[in-house]
Amino acid sequence: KISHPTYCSGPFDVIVHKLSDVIVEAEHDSQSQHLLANFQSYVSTHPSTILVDPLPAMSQLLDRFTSYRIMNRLICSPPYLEIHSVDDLSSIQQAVITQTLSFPVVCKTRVAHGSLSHEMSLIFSADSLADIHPPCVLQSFVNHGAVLHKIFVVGDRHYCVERPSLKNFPPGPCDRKTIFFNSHHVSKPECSSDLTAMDEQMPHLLPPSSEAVAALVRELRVQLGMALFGVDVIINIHTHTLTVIDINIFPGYEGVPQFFPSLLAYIESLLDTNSSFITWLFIAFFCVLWFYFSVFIALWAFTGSPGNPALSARIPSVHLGAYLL
Ligand SMILES: Nc1ncnc2c1ncn2[C@@H]1O[C@H](COP(=O)(O)OP(=O)(O)OP(=O)(O)O)[C@@H](O)[C@H]1O
Ligand SMILES: O=P(O)(O)O[C@H]1[C@H](O)[C@@H](O)[C@H](OP(=O)(O)O)[C@@H](OP(=O)(O)O)[C@H]1O
Repeated sequence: KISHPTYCSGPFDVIVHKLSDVIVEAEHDSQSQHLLANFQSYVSTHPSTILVDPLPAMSQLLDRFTSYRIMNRLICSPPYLEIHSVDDLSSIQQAVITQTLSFPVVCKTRVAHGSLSHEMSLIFSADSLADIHPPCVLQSFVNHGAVLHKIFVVGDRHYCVERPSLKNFPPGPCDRKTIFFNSHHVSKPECSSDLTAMDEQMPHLLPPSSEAVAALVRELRVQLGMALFGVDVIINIHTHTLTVIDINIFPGYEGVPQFFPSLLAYIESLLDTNSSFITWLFIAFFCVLWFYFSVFIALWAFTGSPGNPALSARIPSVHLGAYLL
């Protein structure tokens, strides 16, 4: 526990953490700022300690403005709009049209972590945009047959788990009132809600192909620089396109019994890589040292040692220098 004064006693080979709470609270709370500063100073004074995952990589997912930019740049995700501050309704309505968002839209808080971040709304018309509370993002709702595919990543491995999800809604604006919901009431394994129960019989869509999921995970691992994260994927019922709606830091891995063995295997692989990297660093260091030593011996052999330029001393040294090189 990083609040404990002896946590720095280490040394640690690897630190696996979920400091999302602390990072978010450090925005406004001095105790969290202090904890985070302590932790960062430990990490920077122990460069050989491996951090899973690096703090800057995690921070980018704690802010939906940043994470949705990444999602939109790299992968297929629904059109979205950042709402920075309370603006007049007409300019928000205009921005929704300009960004080609389609109703209904889902409104999510800017901060992606903590209990408040799971409070969302489903907005059905331009007039109902008055219900939003900036800063937030608006994201086009994509009909997906009420099935969410959670992809849980643990280092080089990943696992897919099906979850309930919001049901289909008729596309286009309508005069329905805004629906306020908590994401954990619609997409946890045990959820049963009117919002997830399909009205009509929906043919079961095929899950995303394993090749597409593997390619998605590979790309995200490189781009995010993270090993422990979750990707929420839905399949658009009209286009059958794999669509990413959310990326989570170190999720719960519920429904993944292989989580702990996979985490241990990943940590072992990190330690192996680290120790062979250190071995190679030593070998490289001694090679460079050897090279300079040999050059020195060779030069010394040709020019003679200072104050003793006797030719007789040079000849054996030339041989020695050549041998060392
Ligand atoms: N663009 C969208 N189109 C369709 N459904 C969506 C969309 N965005 C969110 N949803 C629905 O809302 C739920 C919650 O969305 P999201 O995953 O963004 O919330 P969250 O609170 O970040 O979730 P998590 O618990 O994974 O952190 C999804 O599981 C899905 O049912
Ligand atoms: O602590 P916050 O920021 O609220 O993070 C949540 C993630 O956003 C969710 O994705 C996790 O749920 P899933 O494991 O169902 O994805 C959820 O898992 P949990 O319910 O097992 O804690 C949390 O990790």
